[in-house]
Amino acid sequence: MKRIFEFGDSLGPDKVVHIYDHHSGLKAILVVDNVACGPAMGGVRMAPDVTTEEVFRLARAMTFKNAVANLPYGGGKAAILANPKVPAAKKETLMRAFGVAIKEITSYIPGPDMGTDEACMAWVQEETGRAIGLPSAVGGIPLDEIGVTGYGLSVVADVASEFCSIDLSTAKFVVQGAGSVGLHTASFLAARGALLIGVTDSQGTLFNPDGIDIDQLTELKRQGKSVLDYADGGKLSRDAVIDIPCDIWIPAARPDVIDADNVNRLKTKLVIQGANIPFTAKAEQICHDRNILVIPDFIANVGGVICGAVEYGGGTKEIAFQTIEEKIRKNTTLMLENVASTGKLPRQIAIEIAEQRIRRATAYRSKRHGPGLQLIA
Ligand SMILES: NC(=O)c1ccc[n+]([C@@H]2O[C@H](COP(=O)([O-])OP(=O)(O)OC[C@H]3O[C@@H](n4cnc5c(N)ncnc54)[C@H](O)[C@@H]3O)[C@@H](O)[C@H]2O)c1
Repeated sequence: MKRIFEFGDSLGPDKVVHIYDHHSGLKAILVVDNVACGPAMGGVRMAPDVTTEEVFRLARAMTFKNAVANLPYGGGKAAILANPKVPAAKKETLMRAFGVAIKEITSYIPGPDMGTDEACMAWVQEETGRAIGLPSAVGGIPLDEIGVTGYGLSVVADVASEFCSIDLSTAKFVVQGAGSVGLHTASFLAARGALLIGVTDSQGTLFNPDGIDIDQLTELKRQGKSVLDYADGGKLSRDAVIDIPCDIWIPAARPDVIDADNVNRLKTKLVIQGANIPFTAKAEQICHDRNILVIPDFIANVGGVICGAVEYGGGTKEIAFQTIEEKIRKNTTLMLENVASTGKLPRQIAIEIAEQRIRRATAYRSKRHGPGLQLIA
């Protein structure tokens, strides 16, 4: 318990709530980190082993992500301590119990995260009246289907390529992770003329210097096959994706895939982070020293959360794409101009932009605070 009180700093958390419901068996943690810019928006993760400290760190990441995207929302995160593969009826019971428990905590707007999906959000929304990432049948925008996060990464590529002398219409790129983010990013980049020459999934790497057909690859993945089942091209080990020379390298799989030990194998000019924290801090510093431009996750992969904000405001998918284009173009340009004039790390500049926006909003907020820790049983 003592550690919970050690998280606090000048930004938050605003609330740490531990939930236990005897009837449903629900055990959950909610951290509302900062609400200066608006109610805290962030996902509900379902996993058996998440700690309060992790939920706090994820909530803080949402505070920065929402602020840097200039959304009228703060940051929060929740975790339901359960196996995400529980039978559907049990999952519904847990999600609804969670909804009932957080109904009065109106400073938190839940969304999907690892282990929860749009059906989970529909159940929570029915109990609370608020949630993002809903099924389209109840007013949601199907963000993974239309690829908003990948679209955002392609806008980043368009802006950042000018800062590192890449011609996007002839650029060669490599994607680590042939999932929702990776494949949609590949299609949107191909639509701008760039050529996909390497792609990996958990089975291995596909490499073809003449280019890989993204529609064919997407169809293979839809059928549950691996990138290694693609007919043309070389088949390499999973980690060989790091060694492929290219103009743009896109991590879109797992955290911490590039660290101080393997970062020097990268032969690229630009990295656009689709996954969350795919590089360690040391690896980002080494890239900076080697003149490889790294666009940090919370600048590059905000398409999903912007789409959620548009959905929450009753907007359409067309408005979502337009808002993503406008916000990501503006924020990436602002960050890169600051990087060019100060020589600081892109991530450091992005954090400074987020903190400045939060502090400006804080100036308009009352200094009165509610209890920071609640136990609901
Ligand atoms: N979906 C979104 O809108 C969104 C938004 C922001 C951030 N993210 C982050 O982006 C990442 C990818 O998300 P997604 O929705 O595309 O997931 P996904 O599950 O659809 O795809 C992940 C892909 O990575 C591959 N993979 C897994 N481990 C690997 C490894 N060690 N090496 C290479 N490939 C590996 C998998 O085979 C799969 O092809 C995650 O870190 C997620 O948190 C996603």
